[in-house]
Amino acid sequence: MNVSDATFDLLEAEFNAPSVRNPSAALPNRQWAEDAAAKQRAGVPPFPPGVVAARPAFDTKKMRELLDMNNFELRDSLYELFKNPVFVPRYNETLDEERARTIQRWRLIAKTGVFHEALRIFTVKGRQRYEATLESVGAIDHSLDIKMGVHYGLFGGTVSLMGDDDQGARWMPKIESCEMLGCFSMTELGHGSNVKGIQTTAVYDIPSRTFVVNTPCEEAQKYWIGGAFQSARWTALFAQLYVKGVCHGVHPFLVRIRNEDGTPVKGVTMGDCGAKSGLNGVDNGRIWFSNLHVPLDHLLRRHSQVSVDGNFTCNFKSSDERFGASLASLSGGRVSVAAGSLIQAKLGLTIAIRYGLSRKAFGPPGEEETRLMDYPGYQTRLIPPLATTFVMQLVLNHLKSKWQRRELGRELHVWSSGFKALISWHALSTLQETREACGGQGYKAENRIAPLKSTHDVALTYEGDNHILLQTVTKAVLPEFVRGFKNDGNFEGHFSYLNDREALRRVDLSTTDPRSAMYALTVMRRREAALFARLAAEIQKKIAAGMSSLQAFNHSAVLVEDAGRAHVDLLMLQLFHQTLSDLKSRGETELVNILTLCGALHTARLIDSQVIFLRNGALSAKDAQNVHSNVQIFCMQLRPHVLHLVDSFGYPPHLLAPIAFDYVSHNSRSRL
Ligand SMILES: Cc1cc2nc3c(=O)[nH]c(=O)nc-3n(C[C@H](O)[C@H](O)[C@H](O)COP(=O)(O)OP(=O)(O)OC[C@H]3O[C@@H](n4cnc5c(N)ncnc54)[C@H](O)[C@@H]3O)c2cc1C
Repeated sequence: MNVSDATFDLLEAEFNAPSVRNPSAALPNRQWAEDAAAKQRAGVPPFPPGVVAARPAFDTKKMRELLDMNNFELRDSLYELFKNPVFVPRYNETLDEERARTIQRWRLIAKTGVFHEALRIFTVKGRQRYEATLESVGAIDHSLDIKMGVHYGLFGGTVSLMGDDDQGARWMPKIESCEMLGCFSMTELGHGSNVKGIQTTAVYDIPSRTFVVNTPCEEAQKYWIGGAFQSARWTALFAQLYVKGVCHGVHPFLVRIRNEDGTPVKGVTMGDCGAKSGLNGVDNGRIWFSNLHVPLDHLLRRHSQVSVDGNFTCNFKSSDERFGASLASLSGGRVSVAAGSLIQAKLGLTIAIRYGLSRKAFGPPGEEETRLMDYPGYQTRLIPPLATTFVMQLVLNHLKSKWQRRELGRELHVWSSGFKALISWHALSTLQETREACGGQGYKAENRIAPLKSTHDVALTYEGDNHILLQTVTKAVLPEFVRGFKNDGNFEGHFSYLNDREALRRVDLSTTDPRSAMYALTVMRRREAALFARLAAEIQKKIAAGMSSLQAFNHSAVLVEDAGRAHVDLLMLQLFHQTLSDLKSRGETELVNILTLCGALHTARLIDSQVIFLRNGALSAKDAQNVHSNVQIFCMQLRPHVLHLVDSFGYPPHLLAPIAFDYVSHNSRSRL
């Protein structure tokens, strides 16, 4: 099986919560899931009560395959595994219980052998298998996929991408089997977003051929490190590298922090970050270093090397370039966060839409009450986020493929930063809306949405704070715009649409099909072009007034973020329409029709919710009025398809919640 049983035996002894050892004891009432499964076995679709669904207008299986991309059988087999009582969601557990249960669940997943050679052998297939596993796990226990993602993805990913081939070959098999259990130590109490400012030092000591690692002040303690408080034996440590008195900037090291028996090694102190508002199955910790000696060959040396006698060499001309390359290789964390965010959104939408289809409230006197989903106001709360979720999933699939192919360039950095920000924000607002759309039931833990929301929340912060990520996007893209501007308005690459500004201006939106790529890309390009032009002018003005280019950029922060958002919205719609035309060329008319409607609603809602489009002349007030009406029209057109759309996410009943099925029977007195 290639899983280190010894590691998990030790961990289960350390993460000792006696109540966790008997998973069948005090199991919550799951009759609703068994009833739904029985219906399914009998060939009756487990629709919410009273819902008679028409034949779907598209093949839900094909749609699921389009969304999930690969490893369908693996995903289904993991969903089957989640029927095991160990995986049944529990709420209001103690910190010790949640942490112990996460370890217990991890062991069961690892024992299936899914991670065997998934990370070590750099094949696209291996990476797809790894990601499919994490995504499936994220549907049942977000703490677990984060805990595993920190070990395999952040720790393992750093060793494999920032270590050289020899280092990868030496350590990756042990990381896959969990023989070397690790964490990822970048953030410090004093520096999170500003990674370059971290203060932990690693000073090369020629006589001992070791790096001496120290935490020079309290602000330099490593903070929030997932797995550091209890489970990790090793860490991928980021520290300022000093050789012969010269600081060469932030570098990664493989560092042992605990002995195999779980005791800290000499020179390392660790503490708990304590209870969080979610993700309590992860033991986030703090780390202090005091004259810890790390062997020379534990510097992860793909990009920089230090010789025995203290000569520093680097594959890049500047430390900025090297730092950029290091961060690009960490894009995988952002890809995972974006994928995890959409899973939480899809679960919330599935549960709420199924509830909205069966729950009734008010109605004409003397007649049956009306289903919530038949109120236009209710539709405009749930159907736009559903449409956006489809658009974003298809867009994210482009990013996932790029990452799986290891195209580690600037584009990956921009896409992963921008998509992670917009997708995680979308998921949080969707979870809030779906929570409210289920009324009081939405607040009940067993109905999953409220706990999903609190565990998802931190996705806006870790793997890069969303606001900082949008700044990063603009920082990477602005020079391309300025180059074209300075080149007499001859633009290349992304901005080449500006070479025919007249054509962009000429498009008459009032006569353009609002579902077309032409409509969406015209509005998005007009906004992007206006914002980048204003930003470039503002920065130039500030520099002329005596500011440095960095100061000028920082003092234009609001515009910087607006421009980043405009760029990412446009990129997303370009990629989405690319998918649509691929599907068209494959003759997938049914999928194209329904997804075109999703894209139209996503675009209309996006434009309708932001005055910035009007402010920047992307459309006229009259066009804006049409957009507003279109939101309602597209919602009504999608209304008959919502059940099949959420069904195509592929979540079986036991991953959903009582309110997605027969919530009256579930709450009956006989089931007390
Ligand atoms: C649950 C959890 C798990 C984590 N796991 C890990 C882990 O395993 N390993 C690890 O290394 N780290 C981890 N982190 C740390 C995480 O990556 C950081 O919290 C994140 O990078 C943000 O840093 P910070 O908390 O210091 O916020 P700060 O950088 O202090 O930011 C605070 C606020 O200031 C704003 N801000 C900052 N700079 C600017 C600016 N220039 N302009 C405008 N606004 C600005 C930000 O937008 C943000 O809203 C984790 C964090 C959490 C909460």
